[in-house]
Amino acid sequence: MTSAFCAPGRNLPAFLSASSLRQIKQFGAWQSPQNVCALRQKLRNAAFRQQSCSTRSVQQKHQRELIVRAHVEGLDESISDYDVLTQKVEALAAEVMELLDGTSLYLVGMMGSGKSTVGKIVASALKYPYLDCDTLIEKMAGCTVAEIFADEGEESFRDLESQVLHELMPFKAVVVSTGGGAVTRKQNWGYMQHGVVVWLTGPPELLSRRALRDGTQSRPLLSESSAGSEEGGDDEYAATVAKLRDILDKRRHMYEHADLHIPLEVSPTDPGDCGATPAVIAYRLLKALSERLKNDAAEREAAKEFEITDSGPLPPTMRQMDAVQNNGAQGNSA
Ligand SMILES: Nc1ncnc2c1ncn2[C@@H]1O[C@H](COP(=O)(O)OP(=O)(O)OP(=O)(O)O)[C@@H](O)[C@H]1O
Ligand SMILES: O=C(O)C1=C[C@@H](O)[C@@H](O)[C@H](O)C1
Repeated sequence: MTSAFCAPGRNLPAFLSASSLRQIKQFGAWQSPQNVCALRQKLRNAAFRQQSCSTRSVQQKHQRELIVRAHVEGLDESISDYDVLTQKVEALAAEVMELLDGTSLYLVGMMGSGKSTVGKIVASALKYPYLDCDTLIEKMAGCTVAEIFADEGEESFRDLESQVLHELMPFKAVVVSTGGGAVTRKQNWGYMQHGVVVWLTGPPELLSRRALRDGTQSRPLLSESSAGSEEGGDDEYAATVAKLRDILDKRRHMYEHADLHIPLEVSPTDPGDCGATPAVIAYRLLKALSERLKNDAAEREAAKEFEITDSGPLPPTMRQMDAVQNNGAQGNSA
């Protein structure tokens, strides 16, 4: 299977179509045509830089293994488990690649759910380029997500997020890690529906432990909640759990629209401090994807059996049948 990126000139994104140009123009600071052109180029460069890095890495099996190894070893997984898991992930990925036939994957989920971490592993296993929405937004805007929130406000950030998702829509055979709030706009679902949408889902306690390990500065929606509490203290943990629970409660019904739901806990009875390892989550994701794609294929085959193959007379509708019966009844009584 060749990805869209392997064939120069094919499936190139329609960067900044008329509608996205309008969206960009809504940003006062960027209103001049020169700025709009510069932004257009920035986004294009950023997407292609990300794409070419991941394409290079996925083309070399050794390097690909290193990516997975780095994630697993970083979390103290034993090497022997890692080897078994890597083989399992690679075998599954080979099967899934055939079934996917170039369909993209969009990862959705709360902050700290591991969209970037797992996205990179899955992308490298599938030999798909990996793209990160938050990173693209930062490259396009020339500042961090936290700075956009502080200077322009959340709505402006959401506009940029929608714009990036819109621009990514024509990309085939990519893994996209979306921002945690991408699911909140209906239009974004329209952009993502060209791919399979996967929700990484875990409880707020697990997400909090992960987010606090990173520090909340880069996640503006969390840094508000933990402001004032002692770093690493119980208060900070409690405030972060409360904030994440609140956001999750509001978004859960949106995340639930995803095609696949992948649990992050170690097992149904054991959430684990930070959940299952990234490699295990990647395996679960590929397994669920493979089952779903096989199921869909079987349903399509079954549906074919019921297709009308010749152009014979159509069966009478209920109304026609009523008319025939009534006429018959009248005729009999006359
Ligand atoms: N399965 C895992 N087990 C333990 N830690 C993990 C796992 N997956 C990710 N992490 C860690 O959790 C933190 C958040 O992960 P990551 O940045 O991938 O999440 P994200 O969903 O992309 O978050 P955001 O939307 O906030 O950018 C990182 O420190 C990462 O190393
Ligand atoms: O959950 C969210 O709303 C966010 C998640 C991050 O990925 C960033 O997109 C941003 O911090 C907002």
